[in-house]
Amino acid sequence: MVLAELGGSISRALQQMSNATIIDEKVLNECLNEITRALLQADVHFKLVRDMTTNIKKIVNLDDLAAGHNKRRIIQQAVFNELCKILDPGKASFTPKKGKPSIVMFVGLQGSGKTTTCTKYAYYHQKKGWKPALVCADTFRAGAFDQLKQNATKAKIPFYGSYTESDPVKIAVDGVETFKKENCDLIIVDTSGRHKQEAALFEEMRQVAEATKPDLVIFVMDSSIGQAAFDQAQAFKQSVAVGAVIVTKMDGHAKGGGALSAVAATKSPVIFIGTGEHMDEFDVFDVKPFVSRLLGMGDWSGFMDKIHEVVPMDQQPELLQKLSEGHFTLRIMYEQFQNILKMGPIGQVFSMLPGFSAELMPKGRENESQAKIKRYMTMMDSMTNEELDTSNPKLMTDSRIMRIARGSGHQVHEVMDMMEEYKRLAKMWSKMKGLKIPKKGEMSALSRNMNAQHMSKVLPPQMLKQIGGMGGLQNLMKQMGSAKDMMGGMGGMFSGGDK
Ligand SMILES: Nc1nc2c(ncn2[C@@H]2O[C@H](COP(=O)(O)OP(=O)(O)OP(=O)(O)O)[C@@H](O)[C@H]2O)c(=O)[nH]1
Repeated sequence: MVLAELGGSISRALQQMSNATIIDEKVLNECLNEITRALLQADVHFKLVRDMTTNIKKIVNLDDLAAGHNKRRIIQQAVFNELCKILDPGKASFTPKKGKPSIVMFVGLQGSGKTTTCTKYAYYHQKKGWKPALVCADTFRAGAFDQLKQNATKAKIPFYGSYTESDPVKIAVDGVETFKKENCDLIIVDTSGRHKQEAALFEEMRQVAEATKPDLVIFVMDSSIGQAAFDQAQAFKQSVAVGAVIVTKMDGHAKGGGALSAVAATKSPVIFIGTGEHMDEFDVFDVKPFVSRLLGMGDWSGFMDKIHEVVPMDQQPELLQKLSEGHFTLRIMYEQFQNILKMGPIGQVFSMLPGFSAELMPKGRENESQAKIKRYMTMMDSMTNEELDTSNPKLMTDSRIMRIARGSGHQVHEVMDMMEEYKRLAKMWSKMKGLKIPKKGEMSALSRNMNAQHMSKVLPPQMLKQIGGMGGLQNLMKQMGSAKDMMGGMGGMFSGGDK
C-alpha cells in the first residue's frame, strides 16, 4: 500500500532521529529533510510542505527545551499536528441519519471509481444496519447499469435502473420515488461521468440534482492525479453543491498524499478513501486517526469499530467469560477465524494497531494468511462437536486426525499444523485465566492495572515495546475505556497473525 510507504518513510525519519544520542539542530534538520522528501514524493504541494517544516521548527525550539523534556515526543507531536493541519479542511460533512430517508448523489469523472464507490458506500452502511438502495442514473456509459446491478446483487442491495430509458433525470426521479416508498433510509444515485470536465457533464449533474434534491452530493475522485485534485475538486464544487469527497485508488498510487491535501485545500471534507477494488476495501477518513495510522501510532477507534462490526456486543462477554476460565476450544478458534475474515483485509486491521503499519503485511502475505485461515476452517468443518468443544488436545488421536484429513480433503501434516496453531493460541490464552472482567462502565484503576498486566504477558514482546511498555499499555487501555473490548479484539488479531 503506497500510503503505508509514505507513513513508513516518515516514521523511519522519526525513529532515526530518536536513535541519535543528542537531538540537536543537525539531527532535527536531517529528520525534517527526510519527511519533506517523502511528502514531495507523495505529490503534496511544496508550499504546504515548506510551511509545515517552518512551523515545526518554530514549535520545536531546541534551545528552549530544557534537559528532561522528551524532545522526540515533542517533535513527533509537532509532525502529527502539522500533518493533521495539512489534511484538515476545517469543515465537517453532512452526515445522513439512520432511519431518516436521505438522498445521496454521486458525481465524478468517468473511470474515477464512482460506480464501485457507490456500492462500497451502500455496503458500508448496510453492515451498520441501514437500509440502502442504489439508483443507476448513468445513461452515458453503456454497461454502467449492468455493473451497478452486478455489484448490488452481490451485496444484496436493492437497485433501480433501465436499459431503455435514456433520460437520466427520469430514471433518478423514478428510482428515488420507488425507494422512498420502500422506506429505504439511504438512497444513492449514481450519475454519468465524462472523460474530462465539460459543460454537458455539469449540465446533466445540475438537472439530476435539481430533480432529486439530494441531501448530500459526493464527489468521487481518483487519487492518481495528486495535487491536480485541487483544480478538479474546485471545478465540481462550482457546478454542483459538493458536500463531501471520496478519494479512490489510494492503494495503487504514489500521489495519494498530494490528492488528499489538495482536496483539503479546497475546504471539502474527504469522508472515505477507497483502498482496493473489493467491496470492503473502503475506509472512513478521519484526519487524526488517519495520521496516527500513517505514523504507526495506531487507531484504536477504527480498530474498535471493526471489532464491534464483526463481534456482536452480546457475544463479547460470553467469549471473555470462557477465556477468563481458561477454556480455549477449537470452536472458539473457529469463531475467531470467522471474525477475522469478516473484518476484511488483515493488513488494514493491523494498520490500526500502534507500532504496526500496513507495510508489515504485504498484499501477497495477506492473501496467504487469509488462505491459511480458510484452509484451517475447512478442516474444522470435518470435526465432531466433541472435538470442537474440548480444550484437551489429547482427544485428538491419530485416527481422529486421519479422519479429519480425509474428510476435509487435506494432508495429515496440514491437520497437524492446524492443531499446532491451536495449541499455540490455547497456550497464549491460558495466561488469561483468572482475568478479572469489569462490568460495563466500571473500570477501576486497579482492574485496569490487573488487565494490563495480563495483557503484557500475552502480547508479543516486540509489540509491547512498540506500544511503550507497561506504561504505554495502561495508557492505551485507559483510552479504550473498556478492557472487554480490547480482549475481544486481541483474540481476533492474534489468530490472524501469520506466525
Ligand atoms: N485499486 C483500486 N481500484 C478501484 C478503486 N475504486 C474503483 N476501482 C476500479 O476502478 C475502475 C473504474 O471504476 P468504476 O466504478 O467503473 O468507475 P466509474 O467512475 O463509475 O466510471 P463511469 O461509470 O464510467 O463514470 C474499476 O476497475 C474499479 O474496480 C480503488 O479504491 N482501488
